[in-house]
Amino acid sequence: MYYPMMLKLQGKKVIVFGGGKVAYGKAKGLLEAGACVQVISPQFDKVFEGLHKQMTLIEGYYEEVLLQGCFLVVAATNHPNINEQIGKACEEKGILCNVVSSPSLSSFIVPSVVRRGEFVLSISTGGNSPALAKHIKKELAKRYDEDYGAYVTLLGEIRKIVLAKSWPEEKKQTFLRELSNKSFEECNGLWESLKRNEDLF
Ligand SMILES: C[C@@]1(CC(=O)O)c2cc3[nH]c(cc4nc(cc5[nH]c(cc(n2)[C@H]1CCC(=O)O)[C@@](C)(CC(=O)O)[C@@H]5CCC(=O)O)C(CC(=O)O)=C4CCC(=O)O)c(CCC(=O)O)c3CC(=O)O
Ligand SMILES: NC(=O)C1=CN([C@@H]2O[C@H](COP(=O)(O)OP(=O)(O)OC[C@H]3O[C@@H](n4cnc5c(N)ncnc54)[C@H](O)[C@@H]3O)[C@@H](O)[C@H]2O)C=CC1
Repeated sequence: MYYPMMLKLQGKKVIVFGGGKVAYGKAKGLLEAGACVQVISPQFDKVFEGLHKQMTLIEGYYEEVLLQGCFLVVAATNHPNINEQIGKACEEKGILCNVVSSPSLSSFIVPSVVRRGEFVLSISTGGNSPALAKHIKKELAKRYDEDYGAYVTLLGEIRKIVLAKSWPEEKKQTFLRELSNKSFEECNGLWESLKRNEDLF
């Protein structure tokens, strides 16, 4: 059984080995999280075109020495034996590693993700059916549209104001629980009132 978590990658050095579509998917997700992404591969798929500014694309092959200073690695070459070598070297060095061809050699696996700003839905089947994870992601992406990012940011703003108030703790908790049932419009109204320091009760 895997432990789900949200990992801070801002500014961390990560390397993706391989330049195919699978490597691209992982590199894009890592970039969105603010990691310093290096992709190392003898060849790059055309999906990498124009990405030089956002990530470092290096023409080359996997070598153990390249792992130095890495926080996290993705082994996404089309050679399972090379991916295996990368996984084992990372394990010895205590580096987090996702081996795309072998969940058993990975220290973590990657879920299917719907991202709406800070609001994130991630779906995992524990490697049993990545295709099912993708299918459910598509369903959830329709249900939780782009507006959810702004809605969640607003909830965060309101929460900050409420937590800074000198209300009794119980009143704050009740307020924040009830807030999660309110629409975007209702929250906007509440936010305006809170900013004006109006008495809401
Ligand atoms: C264990 C895991 C390791 C990891 O990669 O982290 C893994 C492993 C493998 N995937 C394989 C195949 C496919 N993977 C996909 C798609 C995705 N795979 C992803 C994650 C994961 N895949 C992790 C577990 C996720 C979970 O918890 O369920 C997603 C969710 C996220 C992402 O890749 O970022 C992404 C959806 C992206 C999206 O949401 O859009 C499709 C469908 C498609 O491409 O349309 C297929 C073909 C159909 C099928 O096989 O189901 C193979 C066989 C390869 C071969 O044939 O050699 C292996 C190796 C093995 O199983 O041993
Ligand atoms: N986890 C997942 O979601 C999925 C995993 N897979 C696995 O991922 C592997 C890669 O899939 P694709 O990206 O479609 O393959 P691909 O063949 O398009 O890309 C492989 C890349 O690895 C590079 N490469 C080869 N040797 C290398 C080395 N020594 N060092 C660095 N890079 C090297 C190649 O130049 C190429 O750019 C598949 O072989 C399969 O095992 C496949 C589908 C989904």
